[in-house]
Amino acid sequence: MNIHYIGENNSILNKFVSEIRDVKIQKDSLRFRRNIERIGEILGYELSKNLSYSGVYVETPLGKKKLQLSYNDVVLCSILRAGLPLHQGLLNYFDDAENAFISAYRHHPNKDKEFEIIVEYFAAPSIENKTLLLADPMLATGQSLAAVYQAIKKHGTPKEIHIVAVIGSTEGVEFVKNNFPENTHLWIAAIDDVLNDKGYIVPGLGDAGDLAFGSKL
Ligand SMILES: O=P(O)(O)OC[C@H]1O[C@H](OP(=O)(O)OP(=O)(O)O)[C@H](O)[C@@H]1O
Ligand SMILES: O=c1cc[nH]c(=O)[nH]1
Ligand SMILES: [Mg+2]
Repeated sequence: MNIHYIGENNSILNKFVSEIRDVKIQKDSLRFRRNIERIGEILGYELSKNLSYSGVYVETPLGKKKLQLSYNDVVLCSILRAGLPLHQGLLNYFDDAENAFISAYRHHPNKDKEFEIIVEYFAAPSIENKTLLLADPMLATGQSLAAVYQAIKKHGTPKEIHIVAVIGSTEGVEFVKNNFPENTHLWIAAIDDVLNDKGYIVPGLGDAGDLAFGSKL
């Protein structure tokens, strides 16, 4: 897997990451969602540099100009719920992408810290031989992404996969690396070292889905 740790270099990206982490700022859910969206826009811009381009003539009112434009068939797939603001950020730039949505949640069968990932809802166009962008802001254990990939691949084989995440754990990134094809790209804003015994990233930001949309039962 090719890991693109975009927050490693200084840029305005890290202002948005600091605001979604900050307990004083993150409680403003409108700002939280918008910051995730802005991060999606930046990561989308970075990954666009990795797509395939060809020369296309564009006609202006005064003449013609040859421009390099990407020609990938992009399918943008997000993991519900926390993936939604990230999806919007990517869609702001990949506005002609096809869209897919998949659900993944942690099920605790014994009411302890052990959990399994349940994937239920999947609504998608054909992904066969297309460029699949898989968006989820949090990459904690990596189990949601791995379970989602197992479900998606029953519906076809994408030409390439670009995972877009905001904050990951070192352990989760390693898990994803071992559970996705080698030519997968990971575009990520931040990687934290610690994963606690509940599978939360530390310091991370807390619960991304709840911060974006409120707590659930
Ligand atoms: O890497 P993992 O250990 O699998 O954890 C990451 C998952 O946790 C979060 O979703 P969550 O289950 O909180 O659902 P939500 O989006 O509905 O809040 C996040 O959006 C990922 O999908
Ligand atoms: O740290 C984490 C782990 C899973 N889901 C989140 O929203 N945050
Ligand atoms: Mg989820």
